[in-house]
Amino acid sequence: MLPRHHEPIVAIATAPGRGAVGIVRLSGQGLAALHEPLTGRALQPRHAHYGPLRGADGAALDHGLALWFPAPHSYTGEDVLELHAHGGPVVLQLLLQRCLQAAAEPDPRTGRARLAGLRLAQPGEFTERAFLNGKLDLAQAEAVADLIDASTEAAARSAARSLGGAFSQAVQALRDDLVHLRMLVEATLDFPEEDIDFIHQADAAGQLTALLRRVDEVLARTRQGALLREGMHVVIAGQPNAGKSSLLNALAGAELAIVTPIAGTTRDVVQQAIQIEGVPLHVIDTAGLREGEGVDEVERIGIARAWQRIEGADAVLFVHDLTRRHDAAYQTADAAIAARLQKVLAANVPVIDVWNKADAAPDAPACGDHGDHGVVLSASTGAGLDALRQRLLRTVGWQGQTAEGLYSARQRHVQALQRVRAHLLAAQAELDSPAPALELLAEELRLAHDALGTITGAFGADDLLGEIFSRFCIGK
Ligand SMILES: Nc1nc2c(c(=O)[nH]1)N(C=O)[C@@H](CNc1ccc(C(=O)N[C@@H](CCC(=O)O)C(=O)O)cc1)CN2
Repeated sequence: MLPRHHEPIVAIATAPGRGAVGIVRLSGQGLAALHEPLTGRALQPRHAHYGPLRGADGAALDHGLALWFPAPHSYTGEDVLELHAHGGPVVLQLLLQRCLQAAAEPDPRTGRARLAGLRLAQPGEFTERAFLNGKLDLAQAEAVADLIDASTEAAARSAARSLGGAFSQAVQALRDDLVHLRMLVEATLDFPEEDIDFIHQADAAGQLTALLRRVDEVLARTRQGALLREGMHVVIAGQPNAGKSSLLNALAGAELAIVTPIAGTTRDVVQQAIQIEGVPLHVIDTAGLREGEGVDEVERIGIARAWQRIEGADAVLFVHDLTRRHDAAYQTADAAIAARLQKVLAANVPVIDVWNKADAAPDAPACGDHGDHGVVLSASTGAGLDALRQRLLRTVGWQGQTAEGLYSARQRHVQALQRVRAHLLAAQAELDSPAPALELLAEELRLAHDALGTITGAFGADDLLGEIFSRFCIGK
């Protein structure tokens, strides 16, 4: 029996529903046996043939194009056969079934099945094969999914750059430098007489410092790429009537980029996808936070949910009502919220103080960014909103590059690079110590190398592959 990833597979490659054109795609070994039953002819490699796409009785199910990509010159690196039909769900289903049937039929000459074991493809299986056959590395394969899922132009352009290898090349360059350093250390280990001197002569410390600097550069760009792909969860919090919802509407409305307003299970949490300069943000409005008398059961649930959302936030906008700035009870309640925010949020989750209703408070400071004091604005007139947008972009780590210089990336890649960095720092500490242990140094470099390898898939686990490819759509 063939291993699973060598079995021939088939799927409808185009989106479900009606379309002008629909494609049934097959990949695997020995697909040439299906040319004749499906198209009535032998197909020339890499040519588009127009003609009938045939059913079991030889009659045309449709008239369309057949494309034949013999291995290894195909998307998957295996034989690939594509049938381009009209894009109706029924005709595509018939063609798909016909492929399975033609494969199972006995070949008139041998009496055996034309193509044993043809089965429906799992989600992502074509791209997984492209990876397994070395057509794409793992970061490129992930970029295929990111390109399909991209929700902004900037996200699509950066995914296309990753697919083209921009991110993989950056990782590869780090790998080459690391391999060089490892060779140096391993060589020294092999010739103990020369020992530390050799490392000194070759300036291993200098090379390591330079490598760390380049890792930091790639890490910064990778964070940007992950941000473009995944967006940030920004939670708007504050007391009731501070103007949280109008702030959400102002942020969303001005951009006119509302994707879907998703109401929470109750009316308590509202989320909108917005973009600022092409950076996707998930802005979440929550129920007003308050405690004590007069809080009924429904409100209590809303408040509990608000705190849950706050705990999962990447950044918090803490909204204050400027018109109640001199109200002692209001200030006390704000201080209590601030204290709790500090308790529930990790130290690296930024809280931006937003002073709202500047238009209605006679003694309000000027609208705009006041640094550590926060941002003063009016959600109803829009004054100060741009300052908040810029502040948000800076807070989430956006450095304002154009999409041209960016590649898409994922949290997985950011975490891998952070591990690389941690091992290189450990190696550096070892090298700087009075009596460096070369074995430990070598081991840290090896671990850094492994971590880097998980990005492109040169080093990795099967469950990681399953996790990545199972999230693709069928036929991809
Ligand atoms: N009809 C169709 N359109 C498609 C795809 C497809 O599979 N079928 N793709 C995918 O889903 C994307 C294109 N990806 C592809 C990648 C490589 C090859 C290919 O034939 N590669 C050969 C030859 C390269 C060459 O001539 O330079 C090779 O790698 O050896 C084809 C499509 C987008 N459009």
